[in-house]
Amino acid sequence: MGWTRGPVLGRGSSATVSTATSTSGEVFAVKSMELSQAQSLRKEQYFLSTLSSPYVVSYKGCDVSNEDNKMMYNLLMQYMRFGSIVDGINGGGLKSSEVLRYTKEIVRGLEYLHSRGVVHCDIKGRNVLIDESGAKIGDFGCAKWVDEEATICGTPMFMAPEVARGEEQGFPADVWALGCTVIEMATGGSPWSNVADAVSVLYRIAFSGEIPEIPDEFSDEAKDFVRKCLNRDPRARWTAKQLLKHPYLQQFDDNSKQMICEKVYTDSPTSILDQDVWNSMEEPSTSSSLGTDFAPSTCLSNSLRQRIKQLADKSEIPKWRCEKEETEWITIRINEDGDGKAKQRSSDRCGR
Ligand SMILES: Nc1ncnc2c1ncn2[C@@H]1O[C@H](COP(=O)(O)OP(=O)(O)OP(=O)(O)O)[C@@H](O)[C@H]1O
Repeated sequence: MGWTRGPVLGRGSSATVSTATSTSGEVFAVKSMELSQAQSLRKEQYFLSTLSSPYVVSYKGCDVSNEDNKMMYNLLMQYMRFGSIVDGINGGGLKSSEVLRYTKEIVRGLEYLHSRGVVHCDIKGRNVLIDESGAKIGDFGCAKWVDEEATICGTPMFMAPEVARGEEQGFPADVWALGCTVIEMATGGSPWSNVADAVSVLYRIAFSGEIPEIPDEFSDEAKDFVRKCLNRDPRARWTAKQLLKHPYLQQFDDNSKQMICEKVYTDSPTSILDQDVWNSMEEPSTSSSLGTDFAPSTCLSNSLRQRIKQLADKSEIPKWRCEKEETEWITIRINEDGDGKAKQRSSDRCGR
C-alpha cells in the first residue's frame, strides 16, 4: 500500500505519530521510529496485528521506508481523530458521563485483551485514544503474553504494588492501572498526589500500604468500582470480566449522559522529573530485580535510582525528528504502479 505522510499528531518518548493518507484516500495514523531502535514498535506491531476488537485501535499494516537517508520503521493504524484521553482533558477533569463511558470501553478492551492472554502493561490516559465511536486501547509497546518472562515495563505513576516491587506483571496490574486512569480522567491530574519524584512514588506504591486518593466527589458506585481496581492484593483485585458487571458500569447506556461524579482538579506534572513519572519505561534486563528478598531501605533505593536514571534517559528528545514542516504532506512511498518520476523511496514489508 502506498501512502503519504501528513502532519505530526504527537510524539511519545521514542516514536512520532503522524497522519497518513493511502493512495486510495484512506486516512490513518502512522507511528514511526528509526529502524535500528524500533524494537518496541515491532512488538507493538506484533500484538496489534493479532488483535481485533472495537475497543482496541485497529492495525492497518507496517513497512520500512527510507526518508532523508534514514531507514524508518512505520506502524500503520486506525486514525483516532480526538487523540488520547489526556489530549482531551485540557487542565481539568472530564465530565463524569465521559469518565463512565470511557471507563466501560477500556474495561471492555481489557476484558478482550485478557481473554486473549495479552497483558497491556501500560494502561494510562495517554494510551487510550478517542474517536467518534468512543475509547480504544492503543500503544502496545510494553505488551506481553501473560505467561511470558518479560522485564517490568510501564509508567511509574500507574504501576501496581506488585509491579513496583518487581514481583509480577499480570492481568491484575492492568486493572490497577485502570483504577489510576479513572482518577486521572476525573481529576485531570496525577493518581498520586504529594509525590516529589519517581523514587517517592515507586517506594510509596510498593511499600506504603496506601492506594491513590479516590475523589470525594465520586458517587458511591464509582468509589467502590475504583476500590475494586485498587486492591493492593493482586489476587483479590477484581478482573476485567468481573468489573463489567459492577453497578458503576451497569449505569452506562449509549444514549445516556448521566452524571456520576463532579469535575475536580489537581496539578498536572510540571517539572521534567514529574514528567518522567508519567512516561513509559522499561526496566533494563541488566538491572537488579526488585524481588522480595531485599531490605527495602537499602537495595530498593539503588534499584529505584537505576529506574530513575532510565526514566531521565528516556525523557530526552527523541533522536529522530520529522525534518519536514509538520503541516507539509510528503510522499514517502508509492506503489508499483506509481509515477516513476515521483519521489520514490525504498521500502520493504515487515514481518513479525
Ligand atoms: N492512532 C492514533 N490516532 C491519533 N493520534 C494518535 C494515535 N496514536 C497516537 N496518537 C497521538 O500521538 C501521541 C504519541 O503517541 P505514542 O503512542 O507514541 O506515545 P505516548 O503514549 O504519548 O508516549 P509513550 O510512548 O512515552 O507512552 C499520543 O499521545 C496521541 O496524541
